[in-house]
Amino acid sequence: MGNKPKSKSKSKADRKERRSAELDEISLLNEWIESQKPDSGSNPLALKPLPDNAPVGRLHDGSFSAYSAATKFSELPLSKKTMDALKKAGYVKMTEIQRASLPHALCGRDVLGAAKTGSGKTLAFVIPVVEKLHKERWGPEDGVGSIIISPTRELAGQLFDVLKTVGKFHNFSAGLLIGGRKDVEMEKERVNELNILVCTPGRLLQHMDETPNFECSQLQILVLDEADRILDVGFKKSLNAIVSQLPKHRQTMLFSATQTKSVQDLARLSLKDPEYISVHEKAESATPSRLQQTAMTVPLDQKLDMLWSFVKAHLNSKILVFLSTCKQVKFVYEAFKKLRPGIPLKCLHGRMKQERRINIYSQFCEQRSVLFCTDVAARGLDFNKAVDWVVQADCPDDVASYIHRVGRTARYLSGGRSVLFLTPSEMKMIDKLKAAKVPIQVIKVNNMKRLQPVSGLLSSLLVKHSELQELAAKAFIRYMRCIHIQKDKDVFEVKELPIDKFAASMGLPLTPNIRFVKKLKGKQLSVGESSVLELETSIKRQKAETNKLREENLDLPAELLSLNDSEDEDVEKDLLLSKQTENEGIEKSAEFGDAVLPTRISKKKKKLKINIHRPVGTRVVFDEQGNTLPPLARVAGANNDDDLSLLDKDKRNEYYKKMREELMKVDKVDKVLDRQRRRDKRIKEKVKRKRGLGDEEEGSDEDLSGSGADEGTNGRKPKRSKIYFNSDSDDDGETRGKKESAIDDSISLAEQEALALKLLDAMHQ
Ligand SMILES: Nc1ncnc2c1ncn2[C@@H]1O[C@H](COP(=O)(O)OP(=O)(O)OP(=O)(O)O)[C@@H](O)[C@H]1O
Repeated sequence: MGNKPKSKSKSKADRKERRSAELDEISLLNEWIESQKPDSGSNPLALKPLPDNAPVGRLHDGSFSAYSAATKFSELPLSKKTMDALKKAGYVKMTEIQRASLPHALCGRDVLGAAKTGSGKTLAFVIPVVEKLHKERWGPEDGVGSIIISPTRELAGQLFDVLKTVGKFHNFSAGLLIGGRKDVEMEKERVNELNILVCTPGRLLQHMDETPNFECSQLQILVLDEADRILDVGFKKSLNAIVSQLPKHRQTMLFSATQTKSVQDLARLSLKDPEYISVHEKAESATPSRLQQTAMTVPLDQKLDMLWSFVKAHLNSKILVFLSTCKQVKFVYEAFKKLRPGIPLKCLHGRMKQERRINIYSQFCEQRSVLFCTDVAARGLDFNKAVDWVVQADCPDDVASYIHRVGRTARYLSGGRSVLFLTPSEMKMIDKLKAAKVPIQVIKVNNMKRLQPVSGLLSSLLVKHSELQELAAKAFIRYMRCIHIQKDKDVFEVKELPIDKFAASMGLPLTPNIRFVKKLKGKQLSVGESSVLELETSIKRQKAETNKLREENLDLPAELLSLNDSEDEDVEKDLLLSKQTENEGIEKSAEFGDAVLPTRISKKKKKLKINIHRPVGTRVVFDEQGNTLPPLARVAGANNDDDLSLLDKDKRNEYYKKMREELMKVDKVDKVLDRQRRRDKRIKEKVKRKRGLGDEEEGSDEDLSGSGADEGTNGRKPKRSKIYFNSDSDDDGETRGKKESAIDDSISLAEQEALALKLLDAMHQ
């Protein structure tokens, strides 16, 4: 008891001592920063680096070392707490953007920083944030001292992790405020105690609007990561609303690999004489030098074949595949998953639940796998273990989007490769990329025989799984809309696309009708083979839809989300119209909810009466002379009355029934064969073990399905490996039993081959 007051006073004395040491450190740092400030507008990279082992900080003569010439973190005027954290994380030497921007940022200047993807921009703003609040001795009672805004939730999460690393030994409170989290009420209670907010614009605005007493009037630093994206039209409204609630007197930092140069943008943020730091402006290329970039022409109707072949040829890699819409991501992921390529597959898009998004993101960081994603993963993400390949299966909106997508590989000092698929009409994108200093090499696919066709397999899959058919139709419609509303008409043009062939390549039995507006700029558009397709959108609508579509993939404030819902309804309506035409009735419409149905359907019904049912194996049609015709030629040239027989619902149902029965038969045989194979394998292993060859046994289930087996000398994979593999590695804890039961859900190898042969035969007759 008697000791208690003593220890209390000791700890009080300790605290006092620590406090005074901290104050001394802060005053020394301030003196150092002030005395060696780099000239405004100067480029620290142009200075001669400090010699090795040169004294740092206060020198013998009372002056300070020149931190603007620093090449290592230890040469900067940083607090011991930050230095210790950087050391602990293994950061010693600075990257160019860090060298160029930190000296300016540490002395409180506004910074507009641009540097290639993966070049370390995050530390360039996180360090000044932490240091500023440290030097101001910011505490819980001071409220929000810094806000870091990111366009996507995943990126915000990543920035928050970096902040935790750098601020490890500091005492600030920091919070991650992103959409999709259920605990918003709890967040509201605590947000006023947070010193640093890492957030997406939508969630920040929600707190500004809804949280009682939420205020940032003391804000010291505002950071916009991926600034050009946040300043883009999609976030314009929310950003303006946010900025209007922030004090004008603050430090502001904007970073991106593709920086905005718009004076208007900067005016919106009230920057004060910002330092423009563009470290790679004079570099030969706008992309990382260790990145090998290729592009190839892939007709739209062969894209899935090419993608499938690519995945099958790179089973040992970590691959990021970009597609232009959520629906496509869903379709390609679901369809490929059922075909079990031999590598775990994952998908990531803006419409997924937040928890799942986070799981997928962290799983992809750890595993060799293929991640199909929208542009939600295009910016900023630094997947832990290097991504080997970035595949842009759909052309990016613009050059900036290309640069960010490929930037998910070849980060910091590592290498990486990327490939861009362009349809013949999109090849102009190459000129645009080259003009923007992107060293991309166009390659030809020499051996088309190596292409593994997947369309036939998809047709069979769609017959077997009706939900997949709906997904395919939605993906098709969404893709067409996406191309239609793209701004850059040099590159994106719907009328150049082989629409029917594309639908067929997705396994769709018929081409869905699309409720596009009739005229574009008052001109009637013909859309090739698809005479039923009408384009009705005006330029104004086009612009609005481009924005909506862009926003779809990102973390949006509520009012923008509702725009996207209406966009979704449009797709549902298109789909519904297709279904209706197909079914000659509206009995199926109930599936989509009453809200979507009304008047439009009855209005459109008459217009869109041509629609044939084109089930698997009947795509080839012949003219009177016995020549083959393209799929819809029959419809285009035929008398409607005759064709109505093709729409006979009973006939079609009968056909599907037959097809299903056939598949089930094949399935049964395949299961027996499969069981037999497994039994044989077990016997073989037993024999091996008995002979003492146990240690030469092959690996686990996962290994068997992986690429090791695939990269045999003749490129063929032992059949068994496909059978045991469950490509949806989302289910990590899956038991063997579950894996086996998943087989029933997919098409077996024997079946795939049989169907593929059947389809190929039919196609090449
Ligand atoms: N000084 C450093 N020393 C070692 N590694 C670093 C350093 N700075 C950054 N890195 C590492 O480099 C990688 C890329 O950094 P970061 O994510 O900040 O890049 P970026 O420039 O923001 O990229 P993007 O433009 O894609 O957002 C990260 O893994 C990070 O840990």
